Amino acid sequence: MSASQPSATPSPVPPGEFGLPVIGETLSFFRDRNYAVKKHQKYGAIFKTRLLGNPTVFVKDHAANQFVFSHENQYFQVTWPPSTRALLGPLSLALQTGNVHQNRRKLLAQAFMPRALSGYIDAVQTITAQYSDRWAAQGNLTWYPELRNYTLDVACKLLVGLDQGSQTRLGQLFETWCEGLFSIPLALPWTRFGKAKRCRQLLLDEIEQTIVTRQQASEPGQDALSLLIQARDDDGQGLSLEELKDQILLLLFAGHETLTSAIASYCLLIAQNPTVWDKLRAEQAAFAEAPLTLETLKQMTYLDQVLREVLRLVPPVGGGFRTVLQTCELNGYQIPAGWTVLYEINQTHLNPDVYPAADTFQPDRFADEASRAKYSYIPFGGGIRECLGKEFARLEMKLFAVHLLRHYTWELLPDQDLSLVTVPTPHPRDNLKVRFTAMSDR
Ligand code: HEM
Repeated sequence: MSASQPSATPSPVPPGEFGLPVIGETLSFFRDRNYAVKKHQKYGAIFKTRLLGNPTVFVKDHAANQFVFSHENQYFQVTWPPSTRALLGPLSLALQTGNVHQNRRKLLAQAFMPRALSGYIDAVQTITAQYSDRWAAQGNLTWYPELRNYTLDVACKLLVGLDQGSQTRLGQLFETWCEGLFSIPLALPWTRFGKAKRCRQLLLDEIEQTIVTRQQASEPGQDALSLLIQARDDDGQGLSLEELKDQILLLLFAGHETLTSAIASYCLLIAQNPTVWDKLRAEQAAFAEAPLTLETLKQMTYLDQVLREVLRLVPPVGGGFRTVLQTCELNGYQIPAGWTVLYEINQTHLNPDVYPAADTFQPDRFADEASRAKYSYIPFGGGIRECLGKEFARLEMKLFAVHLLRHYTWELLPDQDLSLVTVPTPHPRDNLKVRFTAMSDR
């Protein structure tokens, strides 16, 4: 696919159907998990439809991804559904654009530098050990809701220093707030959006309390919040209280659903692929009781391949929406200003030319460095809006995986539906029922 500015003679717009007036094909898009596959089969690598009232072009190939990622703010600008925009708040990095976005991204990145990441390792290990002990004591369990609590506890501890966040008022408010993120933006007391909007205010009050207490404390603390309170840009400016609140809320959200989906997919896929599991255990044996540092984790190359393959086969984020700022051209088709583009992560990852037998789990495909084609492997997006927390996410996934590989095993319980629900993030329909055992007990 080639991508460029529009030519003198206008090209046609991409093939496809707009569907019903206003809502277009929104319902099929959300309900049919094979919607995009069927459309691509019919129209090829690029097609148009109408989603949430907007003409929308779907793209799924590396050249189109590259074009979208390299022209943020020129041809494209990030966009989110109205409910998400309202609940994230105007000062959230995910909604900021242009120079403000770049400046804020630099500030927030301080919480994800290697030194900061090293400082998070002990806390993740402690929480992982507490949860896995409990799971082993339970034996049979429905794992997905437990994994949600686990990732929320990790996020609360690492981001704002809060213990057992999932069991606190902040945790409860946060769950109701999350339920409204992708909803109809009608703010009535009984609608999902209305409840979430009320929770947003209460959550911001809770976060403000934590920030103010921290600002008055003699010790700055060991979490992301302490780094963000101290962070200054090139002009010596820090983040205001209002902005800190929105940014902390964004970080809590950005890491929670995505990481839960990723580790649940890992747990499912290795249980279904015992050979992979054996190889992972053999690699761990080579590291025996080596202390976990960024350096030792980096040396676990097979684990790295497995996690890459998990994120390829079941990417937690299916794609990203962009508003078209200026008419441009993709693969000989005109993309008019005002339309929306969706770069599709999941479909990009299923390209059989790049990934033979693309729908099978084969970590060895990542053994070769050259196989990691930049714009064909995009679980974290790309360009100037690439996931800010990707190293944090990789670290948490690795620490979780290593602890469980060394001490535990699990098997899938019979009679459950393992097909994936895809909204808001992929997870098994019956929430992943397993028998979980400590290895010394076997
Ligand atoms: C496996 C886990 C994760 C996946 C798959 C993931 C995926 C993504 C993707 C695809 C984007 C780009 C969206 C777009 O192009 O519109 C993104 C953005 C972002 N992610 Fe993640 N993410 C993960 C974990 C995290 C974590 C742990 C954090 C922070 C604690 C985080 C923070 C962010 C932020 C702040 C952005 C917005 C960046 C910007 O607009 O400049 N993510 N993520």
